[in-house]
Amino acid sequence: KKIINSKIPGPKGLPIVGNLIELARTKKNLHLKYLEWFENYGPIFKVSIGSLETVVLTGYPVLREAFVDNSEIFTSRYQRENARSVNGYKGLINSNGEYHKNLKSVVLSEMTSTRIKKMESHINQESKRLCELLDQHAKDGTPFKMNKYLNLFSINIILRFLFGVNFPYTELDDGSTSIIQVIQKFLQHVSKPSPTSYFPFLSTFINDRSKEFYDIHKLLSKHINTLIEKYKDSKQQQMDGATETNITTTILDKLLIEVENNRITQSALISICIDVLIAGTDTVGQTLSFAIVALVNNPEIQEKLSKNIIDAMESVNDDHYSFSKYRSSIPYLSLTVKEVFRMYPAGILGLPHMTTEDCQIQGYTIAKGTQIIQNIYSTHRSESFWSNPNHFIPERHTQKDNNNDTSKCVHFAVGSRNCLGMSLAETEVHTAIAELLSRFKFTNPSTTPLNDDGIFSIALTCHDFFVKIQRRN
Ligand code: HEM
Repeated sequence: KKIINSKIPGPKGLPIVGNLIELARTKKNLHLKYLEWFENYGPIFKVSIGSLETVVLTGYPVLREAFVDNSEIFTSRYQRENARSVNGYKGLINSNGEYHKNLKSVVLSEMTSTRIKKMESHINQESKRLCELLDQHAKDGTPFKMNKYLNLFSINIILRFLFGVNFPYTELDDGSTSIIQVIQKFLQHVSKPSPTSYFPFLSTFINDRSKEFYDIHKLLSKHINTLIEKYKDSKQQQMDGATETNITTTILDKLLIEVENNRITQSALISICIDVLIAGTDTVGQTLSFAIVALVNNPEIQEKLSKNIIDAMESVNDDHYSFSKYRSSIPYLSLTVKEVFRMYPAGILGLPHMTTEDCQIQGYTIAKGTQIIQNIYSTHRSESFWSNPNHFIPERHTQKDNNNDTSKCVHFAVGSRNCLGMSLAETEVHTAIAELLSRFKFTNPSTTPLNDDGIFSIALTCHDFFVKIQRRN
């Protein structure tokens, strides 16, 4: 692999450890290091750590060449050694081949825009609940930490989509708050670098997942198992005395059929649910946090957006926003959401892929078995692709000049292995921003702008931030 990849440019590393030391120094800023390396070495560069060869691709043209034009070679997931012990590569995120193809199409059949339209009432109800929770803060007028509300919002929507459950407030406080804590702890563990990823031979001697990791995974699996059992009971009650027309289906119904037909095991079912929860909660929660931070730091954009939303809703006497009704009638909302996705792409470096054949990209040969990273952050933040990339300018997405072409946004990644939850994510983000901005004015209680530097993790993470809110009506 090293010989075949040797022509690809990249930072020079030390013998054996390669670029490990430089990468370890970047700590929470790996995305910024990749931006620097992209500026130095171009759209295709190579990073080595131990025996792990990684090729990083930046910018839509090269991502397209790899993940669309050569999709067969680039679709597979890179399977880290330590993921084997967790789910034997039978989850949705880590599996490959026909098994993954079947799983993805099963889950996607419940995530199409038509299905999401049917489930939209859940998203709308959840947004109303979010606003009711925030009303308390508007009444008392003191600054409060906003992040956790947005995380609660996204986790509840995924739980509704997966299990069709509707958590009352009390359960939200006891049950799902603890599941949120478990998910967040799990995310912290999953995103920790592990020696066996870089030196796979070490896996014969050590298990680099800590005991705490396995404990937290066990706890999360237990939560999910309980939800699945509760779901089966409530489904049985729903079926007793139901007519064909009022039986609703969820992702879980479809997955249970796969279990019945022995296409997936019970433990794979739990892994798949964990994968959807992990992929769908933090991404949306963090995106919404960054959206509020950007709107607080740019009050004139916040006012313009709020006015656009209120005017559109008042013109038809609506109290609440719904995505299917307003998706094309509030252009400034769409532009603002696009700009949030551009500036703060939650799936910061995508999920690692692997080449299954030697191939040529941009004239360079990439060896079979190389880990491939989609450098989403740099694709959205480099001056090579955008003018003033670090400024929040929704209007840029109306222009089609070379410097601001929206088709260059790759926040849901490129190719057939891209984000499975994109329609849901779009609907959630539009709905939450519209509901919040139609009701509240968000201000910064401090004189320094809110920190919008993302922290590198599996999802680009927003620093905790405090805001003051005021009712608009
Ligand atoms: C702001 C919201 C979101 C962003 C920016 C985002 C971004 C991404 C990215 C960049 C990938 C990697 C794709 C690749 O490897 O090529 C991904 C994969 C994935 N996403 Fe999302 N995502 C979001 C929300 C969601 C939601 C709401 C769900 C689920 C309900 C979800 C489920 C998944 C799954 C299951 C995968 C793995 C797909 C596969 O391996 O085939 N995502 N997402």
